[in-house]
Amino acid sequence: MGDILDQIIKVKKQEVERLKQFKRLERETRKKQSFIQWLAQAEFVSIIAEFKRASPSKGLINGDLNPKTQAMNYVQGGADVISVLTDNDFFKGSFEDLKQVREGVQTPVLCKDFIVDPIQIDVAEESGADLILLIAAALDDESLHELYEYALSKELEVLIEVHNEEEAERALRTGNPLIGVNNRNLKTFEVDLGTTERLAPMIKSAGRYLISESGMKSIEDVERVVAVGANGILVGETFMKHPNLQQAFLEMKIPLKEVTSK
Ligand SMILES: O=P(O)(O)OC[C@@H](O)[C@@H](O)c1c[nH]c2ccccc12
Repeated sequence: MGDILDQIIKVKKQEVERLKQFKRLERETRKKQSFIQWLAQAEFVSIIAEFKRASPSKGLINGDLNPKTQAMNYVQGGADVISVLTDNDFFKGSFEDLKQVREGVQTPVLCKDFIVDPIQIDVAEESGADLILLIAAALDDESLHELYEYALSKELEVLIEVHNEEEAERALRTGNPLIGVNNRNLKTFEVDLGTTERLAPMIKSAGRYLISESGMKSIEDVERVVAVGANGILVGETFMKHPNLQQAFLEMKIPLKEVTSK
């Protein structure tokens, strides 16, 4: 019983208990880089490039890359944000990876994890994140709002991830300007860019920024999601394996489309 998301959350709760055993020092919150301000003036699709060593669906993607070097290469290629998968049990990442990425780049950095407790937000912040991810499918409404408010109190920006209409409605109700549509179903691993096409009108007519996440391989894929109003794309595997990052970014950085959907 239980899909992969259920399994991940179960293991995550054990990690949370471990994190709570460390005493934390009270520190001033760091000054953050804003992705939302960047989006407000962007004329081209924003690229969130992800450092992703492995995943439950793909196994090892590229386990040996150095996070700092890879992040610097991403930025040199034209990435606007660096995402770092910090989950260890299923994605082979760590908060240490996040810290190293932070050392290498000035762009906003997104902590990509399965956040179920404020302590993870503390650790993300201390490790250098400017943004965090909250996955609607992993949280009930109360925790979604609670964690959202907590992140804002730490001056972090939040990407709320959704996969269907019901989750999109819940995400919109928080008032958050930044909504990610995951094209990958976290329960079945099936990838379908049609998910972005289906949910885009809801998100765009509510005046929010739309990020299309997962499964992006080619310029055609980017064109497809930009056509329905995506402001940004989040790409992991394709960039982790790409032999010529400069080329990949050059091709994918296309002008934004104005969509007026009702
Ligand atoms: O490697 P891809 O198919 O380009 O996908 C990147 C990113 O969207 C994916 O890693 C992701 C999207 N949402 C998540 C939530 C948790 C873990 C991982 C993810």
